[in-house]
Amino acid sequence: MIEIEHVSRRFGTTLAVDDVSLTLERGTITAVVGTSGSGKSTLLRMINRLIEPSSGAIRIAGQDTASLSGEELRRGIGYVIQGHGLFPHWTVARNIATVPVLLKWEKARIDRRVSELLELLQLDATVYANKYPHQLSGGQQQRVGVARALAAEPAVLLMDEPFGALDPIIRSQAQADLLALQRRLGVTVVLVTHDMEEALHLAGHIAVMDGGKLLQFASPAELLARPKHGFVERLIGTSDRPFRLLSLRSVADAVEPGDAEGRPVPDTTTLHDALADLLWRQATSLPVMSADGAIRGRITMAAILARAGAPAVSSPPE
Ligand SMILES: Nc1ncnc2c1ncn2[C@@H]1O[C@H](COP(=O)(O)OP(=O)(O)OP(=O)(O)O)[C@@H](O)[C@H]1O
Repeated sequence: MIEIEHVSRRFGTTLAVDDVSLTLERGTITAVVGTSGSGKSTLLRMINRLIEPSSGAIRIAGQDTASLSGEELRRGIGYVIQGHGLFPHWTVARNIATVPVLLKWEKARIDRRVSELLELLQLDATVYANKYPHQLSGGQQQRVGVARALAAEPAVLLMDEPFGALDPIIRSQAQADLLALQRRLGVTVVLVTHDMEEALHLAGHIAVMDGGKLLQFASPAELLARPKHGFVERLIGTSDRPFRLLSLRSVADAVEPGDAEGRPVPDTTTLHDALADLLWRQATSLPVMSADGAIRGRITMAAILARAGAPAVSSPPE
């Protein structure tokens, strides 16, 4: 768990982060979103003390980060930035080994860890271990950046616009990889992005910042349903709201008994993609299949549309 308590950071007369408090649960992905200059990166860098808070406290697993040296703290926290920050004159293997070398791990242990990480990030060690960063594509460099950040098995991974430089197809693959990796390792991820779509897709919780202040901290569904502030509403984009809401839920949530004609839709498909499929096929219902290929009912246009509207305001308790 990361507890951020009344944290502020001033640069001269600029209050880059203004009295922010929030608690990030262990093993979750939190996205920090906001426009340029809203204080996202400053907040992120205060977690690993690349920037020192002017006031307030940050605790990780109950320990005040100010009680460690910055260097010690950063060895336990992975950090990935846009452009990946790889050392250009070091091979992929040497780049990934950066923190284990600093921690003075034995060579055999380092070699093992590098191979493990290359495999985890789907980079063939025999091909990539001895290449230099400039010999890799942007997407491959990004994966090496993530491997390097994870090398010493950190409990926390900080990511600052990690997918910003990638083209849309590689970007969505990198996002899917991050989700899979996070589930597998259980690491606590804090991700800075200016892309609300990315935040809604990846994060369990979203912190919206503007002018250094935290405007709202909520789950994607909550943020879409009940934006607390006009700025949050604008950031979400009201015209896209029904589609974004549908992107958060899968066909499994709306499947109903009954038959339908046509090629079945996997129950893991998002309702957004199922709607597109129905529209494209000009159908009002389609069969739904589970992972084992069994037909488990159908998805109807009506069931999808019923889930695309503003949630009813809950009635006061009786
Ligand atoms: N080292 C610094 N010295 C002076 N001012 C700074 C420094 N770092 C950040 N700032 C200022 O603090 C404010 C917040 O900056 P920050 O980089 O945290 O914003 P951001 O939301 O991450 O922006 P972006 O999306 O453009 O990266 C800005 O007004 C910025 O100019």
